[in-house]
Amino acid sequence: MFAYILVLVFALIIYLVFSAKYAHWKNRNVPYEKPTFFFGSIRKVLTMHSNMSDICNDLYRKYEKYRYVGFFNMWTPAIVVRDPEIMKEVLIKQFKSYRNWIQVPHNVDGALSLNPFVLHNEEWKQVRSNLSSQFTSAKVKKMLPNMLLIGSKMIKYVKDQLKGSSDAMNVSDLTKRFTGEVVFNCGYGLDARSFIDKQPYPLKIADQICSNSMMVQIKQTIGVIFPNIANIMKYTFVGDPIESDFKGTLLAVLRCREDETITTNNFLEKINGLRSKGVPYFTTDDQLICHAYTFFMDGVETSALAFAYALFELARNPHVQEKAKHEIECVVQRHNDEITYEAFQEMQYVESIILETLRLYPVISLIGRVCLEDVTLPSPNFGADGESVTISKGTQLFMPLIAFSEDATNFSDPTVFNPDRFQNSAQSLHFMGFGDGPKTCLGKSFALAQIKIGLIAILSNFTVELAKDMAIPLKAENLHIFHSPESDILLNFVDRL
Ligand code: HEM
Repeated sequence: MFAYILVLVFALIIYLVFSAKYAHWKNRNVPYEKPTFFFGSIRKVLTMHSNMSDICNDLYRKYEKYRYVGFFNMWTPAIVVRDPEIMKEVLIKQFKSYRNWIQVPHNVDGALSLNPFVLHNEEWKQVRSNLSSQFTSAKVKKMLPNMLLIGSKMIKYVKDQLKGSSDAMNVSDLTKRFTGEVVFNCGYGLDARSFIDKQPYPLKIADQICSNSMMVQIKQTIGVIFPNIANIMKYTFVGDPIESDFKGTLLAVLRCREDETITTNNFLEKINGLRSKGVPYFTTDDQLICHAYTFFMDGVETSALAFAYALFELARNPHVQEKAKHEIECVVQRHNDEITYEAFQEMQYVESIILETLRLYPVISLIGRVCLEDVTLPSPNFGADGESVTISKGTQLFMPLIAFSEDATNFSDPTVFNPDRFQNSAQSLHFMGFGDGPKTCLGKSFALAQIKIGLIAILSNFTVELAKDMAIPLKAENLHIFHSPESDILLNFVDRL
């Protein structure tokens, strides 16, 4: 009897605690998505029927009358921001109050432990500023000749493939070979044989990082929702085998460079230079490997997806493809048939194609922040004067980029692929494909450069067309850390020469 009463009292306490927690937004007069007991608003994420990005995009679409809407990430109060002005406040103007991303279990995850995405406060500042100096426009300019060379290798590879078969080209595979080779070359000074081997090494690592095996998915879901539990369970976000295998390769490169004093002007070598100056967070082998891993993890799959989506949209929109080819031909002619850095910079339309692609297919589709102190937001009602709202420390804020891009109040004819909107238009100010503010994408110049070189190489040699069985529109993969298509993108490459 006593045990029975004890259980009842315990259940009542739990019920009251959760009820109090779930009254959070109601007490503040903020519109909110009604939570289910214990799971809050994210039950579908926990049962792997959805992901956090889809949940936030759906809330963005559903609460179209409001600047922001409340929900519960389990029992933590969270907000989906809809108003671009509030987004700018969060990402730029009030950065100090919201400077951290949502936590992931980086304490045990060697591969992630120094990635600026997950670092906080002083540690973030130090690492970010030293890494940023490796991705300036001047540094990217020096990488251009190597990127061009890899572009030529890609063209030879495609031509060889076309000789042997009339099948459509798997663009998802091709673009990953390209960005994997570029990152191995510019990052570590290595030739990864991406256009020779059947399953090149960078592709193997990228596939492991983005694996959608059930176990990896479970670990990643626990990692994002319960970072503290993941830390206790020693769950790594991306898996040990990759780490140790990859680590061995990179250590060998470091040792080789030290022994033979070969200089190849790559990222690993530059950060090794920071070690000799005793720069904090750049002093041990493990730290250097971590930074090299950041380059790979953030740089290969993201850019490959954007590159593949861009080719897909070019195949769907032949008039855009023709305009891009025309720009490339005119600029190259003006520069004596050479793609110099100046020529590369002049190709603004090709760059707009990449931005427009990322508007429609933001490969990192959710930006998140945590409130580091109590802050005040304007009334949730658009236009109305209503009362401002105090948002407590610890509240999570999410900015879902897919629904944001589909919203006609931000972009005219939002579903139309129109790179011209990035040519001197006010709409470009709403673009957030690389984030914004002090935590904006650190590799943006590098990413744009490699995708642009890839596009220039392909458009100079081929016309791309949709393959017969290519399903349109593309369906997104549900359980992938990046916004990626459910099935491979297949295109026909028609030789122009
Ligand atoms: C098309 C390719 C890419 C896209 C779409 C992309 C997008 C993004 C986005 C949306 C963010 C979050 C910004 C925020 O929270 O405000 C980010 C952060 C970051 N990106 Fe990229 N990225 C790309 C390529 C790269 C590359 C090549 C690197 C190479 C180093 C890189 C390194 C990073 C890092 C380190 C951060 C974290 C920055 C910080 O928190 O301080 N990214 N990226």
